[in-house]
Amino acid sequence: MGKVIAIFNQKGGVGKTTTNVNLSACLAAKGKKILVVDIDPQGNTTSGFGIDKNTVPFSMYDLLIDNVDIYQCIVNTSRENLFVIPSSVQLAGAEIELTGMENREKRLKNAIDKVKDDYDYIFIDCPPSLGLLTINSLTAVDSVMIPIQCEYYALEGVSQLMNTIELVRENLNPKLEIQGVVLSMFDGRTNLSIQVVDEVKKYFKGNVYTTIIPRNVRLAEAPSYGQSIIEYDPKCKGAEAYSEFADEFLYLEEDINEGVI
Ligand SMILES: Nc1ncnc2c1ncn2[C@@H]1O[C@H](COP(=O)(O)OP(=O)(O)OP(=O)(O)O)[C@@H](O)[C@H]1O
Repeated sequence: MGKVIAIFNQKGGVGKTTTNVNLSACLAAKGKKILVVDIDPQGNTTSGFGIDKNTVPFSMYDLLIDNVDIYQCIVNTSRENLFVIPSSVQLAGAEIELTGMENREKRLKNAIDKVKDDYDYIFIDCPPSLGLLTINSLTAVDSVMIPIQCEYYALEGVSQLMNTIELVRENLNPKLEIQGVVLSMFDGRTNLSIQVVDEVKKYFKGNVYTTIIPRNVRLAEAPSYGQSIIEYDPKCKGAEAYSEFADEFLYLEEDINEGVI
């Protein structure tokens, strides 16, 4: 059975999209069948895979608001094992439209449940907010992966984030788990980055991945070419880090499946 994971932190610019695009691409290259769901109206994950969100026949908006069948919304990225449900500009209005709809928190879950068994992993790129699009995502998933940027105020908003997860557990998705915390944009030349790693590890105890994603300019460049980092520059430090991260992710998943964790 496939596992559904939200990549979530309501703080903006912490590396959610970068992690989603590159972890998904690395896992697909390692033979896992991946569906990436872009529920962020900014649509950066969609364009990060080179998909033009203005020309796709159906998008996340159509799925959530117009009940278009999920199978019709899935786009083949032309990369082996990698599929995307694209975002679109209309999605920004969906937050308001959802408010008056029946089953408004469960519309994504109801759709995703239909395709869950077709993939090894489904990753949802959440917007940097705590509105209904995020609530739909947290309701649809088995677990939450939290990227945290190694910068000032890294832990700012984290208690609010944990409260949101707890509220969703209590009201909508009792089995929601923390998949793990991934530290991003690490700069080993600064004490600040090193301090943030310590603080985050203390706060989240055993839940932080060992692999740390460095600040690497190639990671910032790749999206403008519509490529993941393993296509754009497979030998750069960013590509090495995401490939290692994918290995660690899979290793821990095996332990979870075998009941070790
Ligand atoms: N490891 C990295 N090294 C260098 N630049 C990075 C790295 N990770 C992300 N970036 C850049 O930082 C910016 C923010 O990253 P990203 O879009 O992944 O964050 P986000 O959390 O998805 O943002 P938003 O909250 O707006 O959706 C982007 O310009 C991205 O290219």
